[in-house]
Amino acid sequence: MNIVRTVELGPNERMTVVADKVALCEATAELIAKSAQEAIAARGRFTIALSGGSTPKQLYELLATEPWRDRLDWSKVHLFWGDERYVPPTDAQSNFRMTSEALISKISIPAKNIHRIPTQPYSPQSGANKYEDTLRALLGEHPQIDFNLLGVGTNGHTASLFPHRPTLEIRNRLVVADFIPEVNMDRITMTLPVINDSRLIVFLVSGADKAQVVHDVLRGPRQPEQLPSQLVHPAGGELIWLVDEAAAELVR
Ligand SMILES: O=C(O)C(O)[C@@H](O)[C@H](O)[C@H](O)COP(=O)(O)O
Repeated sequence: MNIVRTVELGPNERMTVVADKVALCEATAELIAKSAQEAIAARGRFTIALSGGSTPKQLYELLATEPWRDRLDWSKVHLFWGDERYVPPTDAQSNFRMTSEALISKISIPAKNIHRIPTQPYSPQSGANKYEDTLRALLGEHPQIDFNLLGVGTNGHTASLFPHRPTLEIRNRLVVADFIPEVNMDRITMTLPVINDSRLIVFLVSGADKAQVVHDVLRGPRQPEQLPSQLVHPAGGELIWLVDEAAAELVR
C-alpha cells in the first residue's frame, strides 16, 4: 500500500491518505483481501457490506481483475449491501445492478452468497424487514459484519443515513426504510448499530469536492444531526478512513 500519510483519529480509528483514486482502489482491494483471508481462517467465511455511489464502482471493477480476483476465495465471500435505492434491481440507479455489472458478473461466486436488499415488489418497509430477517438468519441477533464499506456524501450522509432524519436515532432495528426528500426517493439502509458493530469499517473517499465534508466530519464541531457520518464509531472493531490526497487536503 502506497501510503502518503496516516492521521490517528482516536482509539482504533485512523485516516490513511493515498495519492489518488487509483491508489485508493488498490489500497482498499488490498485491505479487503487481507480481511477476507483473516476472516476465512478464523470463521470460515468473509462477510462484506458494499456501498453504492461512484467511488466504489472503480474498486469493484478492480476486484474483478487479476491479481485480486484470484486472491479472493469467492466461495467463502458473502456479499451484503449497506444501503439500496428503492428501485428494481435492473434499474440504472440500483446499487445491486452497479455491483453486478462491475463485479458479480465477472467472478465465480455462488448465488447463495449474494444477499441483495429486496426492493419491488415489496414495499420499502417490508423490503427492510425482509433484509433484517436475512441478516438475523445468517449473522445472528447482533450481526458483526467483517468489512463494512461506506462512502460519505458532500452533505455528510453515509449509507442512506441522511442529515436530520429520524433514522439516525434508531437503535432497535438492523435495517430501515426512509423516504429521503433531498433525493426524492425511498432508500433502505442498515442502521448505525449494525454499522458500528462491524469488525472493520472503511470509509472510501475520493476527490476535492469531498475535502470540506471530510474536514467537517473529522475535525469540525460535533453536529451529528447535520453530519451523520460523525455517528460512525466502531463498538469493538476498527475504523479506517481511506482517503485520497485531494479529499484529505483540509485534514492535517
Ligand atoms: O447508495 C449510495 O448512494 C450510497 O451508499 C451513499 O451513501 C454513497 O456512499 C455516498 O453518497 C457517497 O457516494 P459517492 O462515492 O458516489 O460520492
